[in-house]
Amino acid sequence: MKKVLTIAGSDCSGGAGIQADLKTMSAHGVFAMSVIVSVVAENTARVISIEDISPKVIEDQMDAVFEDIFPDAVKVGMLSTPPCMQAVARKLRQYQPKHLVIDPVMYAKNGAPLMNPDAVGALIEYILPLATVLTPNIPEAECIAKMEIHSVSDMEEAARRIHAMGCKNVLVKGGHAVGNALDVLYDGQSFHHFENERIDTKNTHGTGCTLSSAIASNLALGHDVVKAVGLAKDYVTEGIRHSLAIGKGCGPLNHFHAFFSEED
Ligand SMILES: Nc1ncnc2c1ncn2[C@@H]1O[C@H](COP(=O)(O)OP(=O)(O)O)[C@@H](O)[C@H]1O
Ligand SMILES: Cc1ncc(COP(=O)(O)O)c(N)n1
Repeated sequence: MKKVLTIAGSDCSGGAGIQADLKTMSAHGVFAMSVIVSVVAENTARVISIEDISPKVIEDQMDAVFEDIFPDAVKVGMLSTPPCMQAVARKLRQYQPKHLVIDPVMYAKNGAPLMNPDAVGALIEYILPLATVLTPNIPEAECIAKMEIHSVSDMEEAARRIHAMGCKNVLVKGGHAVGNALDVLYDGQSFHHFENERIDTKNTHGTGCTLSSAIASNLALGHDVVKAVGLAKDYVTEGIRHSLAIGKGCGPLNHFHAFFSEED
């Protein structure tokens, strides 16, 4: 069995973060492991508080996983402060996992900040260059590339600028745009467009977490980057199509719609 690790924040309401990652990985038939970087008291509507795990315990968790069950791929999600980023980067440099998908999470769907705004420089310096695939959404790509994005060609220009900062592949996600849900992948040479229909729903809590975990799972399963992203995109689209209208805000994706529906 392939093994995949998520290094991210905990969403106690189960729709995003570590919990979305573990559900996505399990649905892909890989063995899922987790390193918790922050405990976020959040739900579909709001973020109440955030408590970071100490850098030492982040590093201890990474040692515990890597010395025993070396993952075939790793996904990194929410990293709230430079000390968390440095701890994660130090251990990733030490263990050198083969595939590393990094989702540079900055805000929750309800607008609450999940990354300290002063930490963008540390994200670019310590974390971004480690990525096999970096998956910013449009606001995150704007912040990292330091430009506004209003069109698909702007998404491509942002991908070019971010690629030049050192990651192997950049996927600028178009969930925050209008029209079809179009994501742009750049590998330093050419662009691939992944375009699926936009589903008209507010229940998109956890889409970015799910996409990056699905990409990491597909890389662990042996797919190349283009195939891994294409399969992951289709997985997210179906998760949104069957998303659950539960909670008071943006409901979560459905990872098990083939077996269970909202009525169950
Ligand atoms: N309403 C939607 N219908 C279909 N796909 C969507 C929808 N919203 C987001 N997506 C897709 O979900 C993935 C996550 O995108 P996005 O919402 O941009 O990221 P994030 O969750 O990090 O903000 C992307 O593949 C995007 O195209
Ligand atoms: C702990 C945690 N990590 C990430 C997100 C972003 O989720 P999304 O996938 O909706 O962008 C979140 N709301 N909470």
